Amino acid sequence: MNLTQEILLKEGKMLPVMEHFYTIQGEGAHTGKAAYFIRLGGCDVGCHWCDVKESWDPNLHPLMNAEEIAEIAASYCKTIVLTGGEPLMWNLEILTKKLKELGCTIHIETSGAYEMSGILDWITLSPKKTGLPTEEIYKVANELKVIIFNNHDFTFAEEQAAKVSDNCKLYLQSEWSKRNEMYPKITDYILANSKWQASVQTHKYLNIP
Ligand SMILES: C[S@@+](CC[C@H](N)C(=O)[O-])C[C@H]1O[C@@H](n2cnc3c(N)ncnc32)[C@H](O)[C@@H]1O
Ligand SMILES: Nc1nc2[nH]cc(C(=O)O)c2c(=O)[nH]1
Ligand code: SF4
Ligand SMILES: [Mg+2]
Repeated sequence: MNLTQEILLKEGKMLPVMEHFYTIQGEGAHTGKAAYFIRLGGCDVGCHWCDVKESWDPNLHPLMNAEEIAEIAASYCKTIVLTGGEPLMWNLEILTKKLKELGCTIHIETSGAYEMSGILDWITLSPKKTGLPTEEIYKVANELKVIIFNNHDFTFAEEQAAKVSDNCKLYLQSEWSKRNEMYPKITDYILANSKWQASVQTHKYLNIP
């Protein structure tokens, strides 16, 4: 990456876009809702079970003009999901300002490991032990979505739930490859601890992006 590109990235004028697509939100509180997804490249949180490892290296993804990607997204749908990779690695000011001008509601899927930027209407915080969220994002997260890969993740989920606001929705989602083992445990856990809800990666059953 050359110096000019680094400056444009820092200003948020350009962003590394891995892919962008119109689909149905598969996870969490907005499951089932049509949404336009913008997947930004770059993540160094390092979840060994990550289902988009191709996103990790930002240099593999073309830089796009933030206002142009906003215009494309808003032409499909007014519900936008920013994801990645780790979208908060980037300056989201220009992208989200343009999306708001175009009448969009902006959702973000994030580990919360980086400082927040931009205008965000719905924050899905999916905390990771390998890169804990910043203190600021716990206060404003709308949903906490903890991935259950092993039994200790239930303990981690409670520790994380203690840090979010009272009106933050609480979800347990099995790591995909462990779903046959973990959803029975998640079910038992929710029946005993009804502040939690189950989240399932429904798009993987529907065979949609
Ligand atoms: C690919 S991540 C991108 C956004 C951000 N880096 C994050 O982790 O929240 C999108 C969502 O997928 C979840 N996820 C990733 N790999 C998964 C897997 N193998 N099984 C279940 N959920 C997974 C993440 O926890 C996150 O909630
Ligand atoms: N349909 C669909 N819903 C999703 N919800 C969160 C996703 C993500 O990768 O951030 C995702 C995704 O990749 N596809
Ligand atoms: S934080 Fe998100 S994108 Fe990064 S490795 Fe973990 S699941 Fe994948
Ligand atoms: Mg996904």
